[in-house]
Amino acid sequence: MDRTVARSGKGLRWIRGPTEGETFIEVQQRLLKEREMRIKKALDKLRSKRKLLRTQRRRREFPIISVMGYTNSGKTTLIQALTGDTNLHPRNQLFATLDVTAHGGLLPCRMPVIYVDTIGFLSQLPHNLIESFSATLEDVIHSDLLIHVRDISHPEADNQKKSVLSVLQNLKVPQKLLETMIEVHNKIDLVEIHDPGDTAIPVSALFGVGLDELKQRVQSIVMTNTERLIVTIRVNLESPQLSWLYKEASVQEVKVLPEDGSADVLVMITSAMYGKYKKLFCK
Ligand SMILES: Nc1nc2c(ncn2[C@@H]2O[C@H](COP(=O)(O)OP(=O)(O)OP(=O)(O)O)[C@@H](O)[C@H]2O)c(=O)[nH]1
Ligand SMILES: [Mg+2]
Repeated sequence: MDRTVARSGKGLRWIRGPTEGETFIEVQQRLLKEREMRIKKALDKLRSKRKLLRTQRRRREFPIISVMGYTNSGKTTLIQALTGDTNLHPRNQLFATLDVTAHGGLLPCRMPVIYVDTIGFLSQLPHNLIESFSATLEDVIHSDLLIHVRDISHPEADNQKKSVLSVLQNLKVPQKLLETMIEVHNKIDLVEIHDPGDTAIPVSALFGVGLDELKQRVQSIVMTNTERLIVTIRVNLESPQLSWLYKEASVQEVKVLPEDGSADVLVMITSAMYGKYKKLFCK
């Protein structure tokens, strides 16, 4: 059999030659098929890596907040304002953000969260790009909260909203996420009067207006969606209760009561962990 030695990244590899009755086109097709298989394998690997990252994030229990919306609406600017992350680069151009990135932030109760910056939506996206665009949003359905950022000063703001919502429907975003989605009306500094209605939050990400209200709303929905509670627990300082809470929950405040060797601990804790705590220490 005629064999050819080929160099690949990892060293030498044999490619079967065309001597077994294969025509030139058949050889080309076979090589293309092999290439397709390699790409498919790489994609599968990538997918399982993303899945692994997702489970790791889950295990660490950092709530994930996906910020999405039409291109140029101010998603990156808003995340920068919420997290203070200077590695973000908002720009006045379509598709300034071309990759999905994650940025750590703190909620008012000091809970760490991850804000995910996404690629902007665009109506009438060419057909062959729709799939790639949707693939970048695959992880959105695994978030704990969605923030929909709208440029309220844009003349097409209403149509943009419609197209964003229709993409979300196609992505099969869970109903609960759609129902709890926060609608942010951004760029209010550019409009003279604006009525945000009952549920939307008016902000100016660029000038830092309305961010406190937004953070409070984010916090309260994240707490509900991730089944977290804020409770005050009286602990006995001679038992390992306090160190357990420091390890398994997020301790906000400790008020020591010296007379009876105890403390009131204000803590944010998942319902599951609270159940565990009660089982361990409240017999
Ligand atoms: N006047 C004003 N401009 C804003 C505000 N928020 C963002 N911008 C500007 O809008 C432009 C787009 O902001 P980005 O944050 O890059 O928007 P994006 O939604 O991330 O855009 P893509 O990544 O392309 O989808 C930038 O020039 C920002 O400075 C705001 O509240 N007021
Ligand atoms: Mg962006």
